Amino acid sequence: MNTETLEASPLDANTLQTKKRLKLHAHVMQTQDESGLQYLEVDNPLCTARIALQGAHVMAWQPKFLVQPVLWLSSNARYVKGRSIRGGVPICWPWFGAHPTDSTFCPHGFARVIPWRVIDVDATPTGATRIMLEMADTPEAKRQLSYPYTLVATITVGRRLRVDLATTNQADHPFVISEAFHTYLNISDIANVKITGLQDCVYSDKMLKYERHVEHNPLTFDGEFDRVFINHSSDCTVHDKGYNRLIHVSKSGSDTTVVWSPGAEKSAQMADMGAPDEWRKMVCVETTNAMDNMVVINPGRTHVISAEYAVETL
Ligand SMILES: O=P(O)(O)OC[C@H]1O[C@@H](O)[C@H](O)[C@@H](O)[C@@H]1O
Repeated sequence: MNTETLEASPLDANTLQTKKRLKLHAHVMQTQDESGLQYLEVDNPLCTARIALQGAHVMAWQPKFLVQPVLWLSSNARYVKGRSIRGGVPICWPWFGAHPTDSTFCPHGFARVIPWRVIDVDATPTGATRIMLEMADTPEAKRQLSYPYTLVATITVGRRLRVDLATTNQADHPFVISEAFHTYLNISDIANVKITGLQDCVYSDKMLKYERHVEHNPLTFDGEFDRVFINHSSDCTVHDKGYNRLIHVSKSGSDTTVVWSPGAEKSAQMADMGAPDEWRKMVCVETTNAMDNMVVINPGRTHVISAEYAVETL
């Protein structure tokens, strides 16, 4: 289904304004909250999911065979225009972390706080729902990045969650980006998990002024943890002995993985991390291109970063 005219049509915009709900597809409803933020609510035979159009942000995804959600979403996340939602899958683009020269620019890039528009919704042969979104060309986006590009996210929700982000260079010169799917995974407790798949990899430790070390063991957590694994293009797995499940994170077009757990002290300083111990129920495994692995995109070329999440119950 092509919904390209949806937002341009005054009739459809008014319908959404009045009714706050608009059916886009057999399995997808578009809704709007009091502050005007819009969401896609997906309910298909395989899963339920919720996507905020601001940021093309997957807030929730839960396969129907699972009891516990796969993505963590803070209980006091802010749903405000121009602010990122704490939890789910924020998209960091076109830079990861702070902007290198201008501190007034959005940390982790502006893609997560700009509205996106629906360009297509359809069902896959396996019964999943595939949604294509394009980032809007707003004055704020232009202020922070003046050259021409297109940015399209394809989100597929079913038994698995897949997110693809395609950057096309429409300029007449190459440009460089960094990017991430800053995914918050829902875990039973930070003390119950280990992450495999990063052994023997070099990491830059943000907790140690970006010192570089080699990771020798599966990751476990006993305090704030903030590491950027360089030249890491393979998959990793979160083993959660509390929920008796594995979360497999596989990827392509990504050469960096970031793992982040804020710990008690940092969480307490953040206004949107929920109740005091809520941070213990999340770990971020971020499919990234950053630091040594920033991406150069030549004129007319498209670069795609993809991540897929699958849960195996034990
Ligand atoms: O608060 P933000 O901008 O969403 O960032 C959260 C965290 O994101 C992680 O990717 C970074 O490694 C951390 O250093 C940072 O604190």
